[in-house]
Amino acid sequence: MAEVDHLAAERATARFDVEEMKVAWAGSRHAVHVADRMARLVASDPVFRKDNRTMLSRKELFKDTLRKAAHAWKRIVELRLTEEEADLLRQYVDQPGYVDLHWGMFVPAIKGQGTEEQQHKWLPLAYKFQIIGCYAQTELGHGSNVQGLETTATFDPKTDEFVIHSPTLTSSKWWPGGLGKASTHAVVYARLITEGKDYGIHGFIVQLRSLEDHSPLPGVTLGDIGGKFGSGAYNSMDNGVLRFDHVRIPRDQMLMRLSQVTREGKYVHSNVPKQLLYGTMVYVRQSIVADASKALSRAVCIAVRYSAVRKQFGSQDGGPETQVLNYKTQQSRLFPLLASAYAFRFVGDWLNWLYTDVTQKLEAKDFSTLQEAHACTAGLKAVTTSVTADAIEECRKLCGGHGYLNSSGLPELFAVYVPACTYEGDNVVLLLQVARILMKTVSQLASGKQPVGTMAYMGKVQYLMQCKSAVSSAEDWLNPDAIQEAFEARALRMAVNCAQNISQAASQEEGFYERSPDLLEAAVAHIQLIIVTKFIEKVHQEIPGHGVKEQLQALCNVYALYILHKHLGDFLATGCITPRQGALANEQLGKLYAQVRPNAVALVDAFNYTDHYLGSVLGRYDGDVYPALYEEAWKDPLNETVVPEGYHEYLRPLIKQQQLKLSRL
Ligand SMILES: CCCCCCCC/C=C\CCCCCCCCCCC/C=C/C(=O)SCCNC(=O)CCNC(=O)[C@H](O)C(C)(C)COP(=O)(O)OP(=O)(O)OC[C@H]1O[C@@H](n2cnc3c(N)ncnc32)[C@H](O)[C@@H]1OP(=O)(O)O
Ligand SMILES: Cc1cc2nc3c(=O)[nH]c(=O)nc-3n(C[C@H](O)[C@H](O)[C@H](O)COP(=O)(O)OP(=O)(O)OC[C@H]3O[C@@H](n4cnc5c(N)ncnc54)[C@H](O)[C@@H]3O)c2cc1C
Repeated sequence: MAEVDHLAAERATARFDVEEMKVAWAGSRHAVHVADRMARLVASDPVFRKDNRTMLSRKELFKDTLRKAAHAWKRIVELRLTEEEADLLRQYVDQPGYVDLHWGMFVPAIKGQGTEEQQHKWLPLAYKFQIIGCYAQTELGHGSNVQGLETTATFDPKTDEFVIHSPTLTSSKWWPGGLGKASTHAVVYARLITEGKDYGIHGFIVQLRSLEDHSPLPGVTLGDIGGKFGSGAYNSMDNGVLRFDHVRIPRDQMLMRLSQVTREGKYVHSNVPKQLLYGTMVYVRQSIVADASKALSRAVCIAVRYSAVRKQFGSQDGGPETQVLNYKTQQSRLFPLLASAYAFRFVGDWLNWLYTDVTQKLEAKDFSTLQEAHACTAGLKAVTTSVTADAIEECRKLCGGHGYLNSSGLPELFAVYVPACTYEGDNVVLLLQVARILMKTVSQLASGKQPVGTMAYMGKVQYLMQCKSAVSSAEDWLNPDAIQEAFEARALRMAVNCAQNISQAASQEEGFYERSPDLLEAAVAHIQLIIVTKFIEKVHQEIPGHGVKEQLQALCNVYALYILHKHLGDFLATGCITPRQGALANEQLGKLYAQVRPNAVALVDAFNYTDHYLGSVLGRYDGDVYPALYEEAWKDPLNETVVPEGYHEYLRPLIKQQQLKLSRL
């Protein structure tokens, strides 16, 4: 706790129990407690220091990442941390590195696609870090189009081996995190060829480096693909390039849970959907949604606290200036982002539940919810990451000039976060997947097939295509049914419009191609409906703590009405609401901002972030921003000397030359 609390007055105006809001945010009292313990463990350990990160060279930064990962592992083992605790500790270390891919993709790929025997062999090695793994799917020539990958795995029945080969430059693996310098093994995705036939993409466990001296194995060419956007940020990760020259692996290193190659070279496909091969991506997409709320809430926490500290204008007669948080424009830019952080948090929890449920059904050979899992993970990943990336940049602007300093934490947060819009599926490509499923669902309505899960609302097509909103006052927009109906009608009408337009094209495929910009918008509308619905459902639950439910209710309304206001064109064009009702929604939004204002600082305190994790002089808990900014400036390497290096070579001669010229005049 800070000695001087410059934000004490702000905290005193909160109309709810912050400790209970922490529980609502974290999910349970236990979750608050564990997160708190792990955050403090990291913050108090000098090895995990990160305030100098943006000033390190790439090599120093990479070594620092290796050091932190090794130290984290040492602490995990020494303290006998549980999986939950270890995962949190890794998050609070807050530096992308090979361990993310080892735990986040290599291990899940083996779990999801390996047979029991394969899991038995490989997982214990991975769990103890006797091997380090990555996920090598993307190639120089293809990322989005997984079926277009070129690396080959040709079965040789003479030796009972697969020959892994990179036939072209574009088949070089390119991007996998942890591949460049750290990994000893990879799950490599390659075209399986046996008995002269190409059976498409399959996963293989391939050793890349010696376990003795880390040198690449014969036939393997490896390296880092080079510096990336921003200072610090994702440059701690060794995204890599990998080429194979006829590298041989035993047949049993093909991941054989979904399909097998026999000793004789026969290809056998188990009776399961082939899309299960994409299971690791589905798993990571759902975890990315949960991560979006973390990144967004960090940025919002910094911007809210700083906006409460920062004063500008408003005093002609020597009185106090206005806190920038009191400007209505600041509120209308910032509070929707605060509400979005909460919205993403709750939809992330729901998605995690859905993922677990689908996984259990898959274990029981029930594949009926696979499409729902794909649509929800792909769509929510796309919408939450795009919004979060834009929001971090908006928070930087909300912090004025100081937001542009590395010490604000925002430039690095943006740089580290923004590739989330691309990795694990480019957001446009993923939204088009959602649109395809929407079109399929619309086309099945005529045959009477009842849509299920998050598409169930489409079953009310007769009603939703012609309903008119009953809203007649600003307060009417506080009714969740009014919001739900408007969002459902907008999403359905946009999807049906697209389907009608596509049906007029020469072919379904051509229509889909021509109408893809509209399809993207329809997919976004559907996903926004899911987020709004899950927020409304959350608020309907019993939520303990004085004023907590009321605050969440207000944030839920802010989120929904902000989306309505921002996409008013959609709502009007599809005739779901009238211009007058749109104006009433905006009026209500203004009232809600006024309601959020006294609670704003406490609402970001509820995220329970340590100053170490926030990594921002502007977002400090105590609000003592100016001395911290001043002190931080002097730490820059440029300030190590009063007269800069280069003065004698470049500045002095220049100045002297000009002086000479002037003296001659
Ligand atoms: C310090 C100490 C450490 C201590 C340790 C503590 C413990 C830590 C523990 C855990 C850590 C967790 C951390 C997690 C975070 C991870 C970090 C993330 C870092 C980022 C790394 C990035 C990785 C990557 O980017 S990997 C590469 C990703 N690539 C992609 O996403 C490619 C995108 N493309 C595709 O997915 C596909 O190509 C496609 C879907 C676009 C098209 O596929 P295609 O086969 O061509 O299919 P299509 O014809 O369109 O459709 C055919 C039918 O298939 C359906 N379908 C498609 N996809 C799926 C699917 N996934 N699931 C189900 N169904 C699918 C589609 O709808 C069609 O159906 P239809 O019915 O036939 O119409
Ligand atoms: C930081 C980072 C980490 C990564 N880590 C890994 C990793 O660990 N392992 C791994 O295997 N990969 C990894 N990747 C690769 C990542 O998964 C791919 O970059 C991603 O899937 C996008 O594919 P792409 O690069 O081929 O983009 P492209 O598909 O080439 O995209 C280029 C443009 O084309 C558009 N486009 C493409 N297809 C269509 C379409 N059908 N319709 C309309 N528009 C389209 C896209 O919207 C985009 O605007 C990583 C990437 C990054 C940036």
